[in-house]
Amino acid sequence: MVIQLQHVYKQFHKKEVIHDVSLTVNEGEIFGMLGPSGAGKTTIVKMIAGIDTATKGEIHVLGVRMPNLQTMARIGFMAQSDALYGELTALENLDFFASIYGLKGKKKKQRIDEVLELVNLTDDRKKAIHQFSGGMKRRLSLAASLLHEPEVLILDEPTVGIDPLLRQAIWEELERIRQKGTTIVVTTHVMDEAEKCMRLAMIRNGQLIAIGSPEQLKKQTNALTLEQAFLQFGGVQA
Ligand SMILES: Nc1ncnc2c1ncn2[C@@H]1O[C@H](COP(=O)(O)OP(=O)(O)OP(=O)(O)O)[C@@H](O)[C@H]1O
Repeated sequence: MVIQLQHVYKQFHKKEVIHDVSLTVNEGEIFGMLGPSGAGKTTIVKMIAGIDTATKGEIHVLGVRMPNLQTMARIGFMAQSDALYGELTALENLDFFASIYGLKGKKKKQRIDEVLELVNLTDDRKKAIHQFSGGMKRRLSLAASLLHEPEVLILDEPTVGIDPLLRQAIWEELERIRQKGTTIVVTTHVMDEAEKCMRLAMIRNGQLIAIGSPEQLKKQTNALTLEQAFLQFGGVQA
């Protein structure tokens, strides 16, 4: 397994927001975290990425206890809000992030070209970010998270504010990345996206209420849709 959470808890100022979450993510999987706003999805993926620490319990990524700097270099993280520099062009933004990841010279240039191509922004690479649409910014953020060819890719609501066509394109891209051997964790509150995940954790009030493939989760609850299954497991409207 690539990711393992064992009895993980998280408190913010004595308020418990994650309660006893244990789960594993396997190599080459697209693993979804589904739950309504405020359920704790972002908090969980930040702890997996090593950006935040658990109050109690253990998280291992690629066999190493998190947080760990060396392991963080093997993880790509795409946050909910885009961390891009508006005054800089797409190319300059990627150049900046590539340098942070330690890429240099020819290899850096080649990798930037590859990720730009991947998210279909090659023709827009010389435009400043403040001229970009929301969807273009999301795609550029995805490109930035892929620069260092991470073994684990963590995406926090990657398709929020993105139109259905582009959303489809991003999911196709994720599938391609997965086939190359990358393990992907993605948070969502959109049911049709959850359907595309190989396995899914349903989160409510900081707790894991169910885990399994979309098919298994529906079967267990005799539900026709994931939404019905989520409600059956004790969830609220996502
Ligand atoms: N830095 C923080 N300080 C205090 N409380 C926090 C902090 N970060 C998150 N929380 C709280 O933790 C809970 C879980 O938040 P989280 O952002 O993980 O949920 P989420 O499922 O990702 O929601 P969304 O889909 O809206 O992003 C919320 O009640 C939130 O207010």
